[in-house]
Amino acid sequence: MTRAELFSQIQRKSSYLCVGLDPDLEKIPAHLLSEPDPIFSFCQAIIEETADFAVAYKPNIAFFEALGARGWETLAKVAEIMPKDVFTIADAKRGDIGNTSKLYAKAFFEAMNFDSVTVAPYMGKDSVTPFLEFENKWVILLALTSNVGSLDFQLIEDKTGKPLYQSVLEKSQEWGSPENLMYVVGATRGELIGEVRKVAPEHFFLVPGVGAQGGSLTDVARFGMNSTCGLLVNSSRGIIYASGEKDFAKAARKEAEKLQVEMKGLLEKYL
Ligand SMILES: O=c1ccn([C@@H]2O[C@H](COP(=O)(O)O)[C@@H](O)[C@H]2O)c(=O)[nH]1
Repeated sequence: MTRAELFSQIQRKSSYLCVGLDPDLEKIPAHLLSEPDPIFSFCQAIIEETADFAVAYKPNIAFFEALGARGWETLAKVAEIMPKDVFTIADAKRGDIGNTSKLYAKAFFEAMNFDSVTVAPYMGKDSVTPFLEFENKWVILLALTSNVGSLDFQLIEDKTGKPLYQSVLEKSQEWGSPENLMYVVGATRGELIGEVRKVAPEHFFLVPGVGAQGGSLTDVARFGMNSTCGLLVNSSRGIIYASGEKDFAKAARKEAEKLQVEMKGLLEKYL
């Protein structure tokens, strides 16, 4: 999917919602456990009920690979049933020496046809650029993450007072463009989202951390929106575990709709 196509979906649905698929056998409704593939049935129902309000889906690979070979099969099946008009994100946080990165990219872009994969920048240029060589595919680079541990390295300043996340943003813009490179920016980082926006004015941000982690959607829009929206805001647990009962998919739909309505208002205000 191109950036223009993504923006057009955002406008069509008045939404920049990314539904996070973090399916955990210990949390999904008990009645699904007797299904042949409970995780698939769970994800399928969530996708069907939220597709009107979402422009992106983000399966977190950990929740699938934790189940071994069966989990990979489920992930491939989930990737296959994604609606054609949505942007798909393999949240895998990969990155290794060049020849290994190339095969990570093939796994997610070719074997499973995801639009994008999250990549860790720590190993530098040769670990990131193999992902950028795939036409019409995206790298989503970790820049300023939503977790508390992001303070350990990402905010450390160099001699000139520049924080590490800023160096990641500046350097990586030499490798990719707003047409194939996005950044992960945590919703929990408040005003700092505005600082990231100054360094990367045109790039899309994937923003996790609203919902269960307590980040503010209003702050994300206020500090992060640009002229093509530039935001995909993820919520996982807040949507998929809105109910642990038989009505889980309808409850997920309600939560997704609530976020979409809020997003519509914020698009009208800040776009
Ligand atoms: O900085 C980051 C990067 C990735 N994540 C992932 O996003 C979702 C968030 O889930 P919630 O349930 O909405 O909190 C999850 O898959 C994380 O691994 C993140 O939270 N922060």
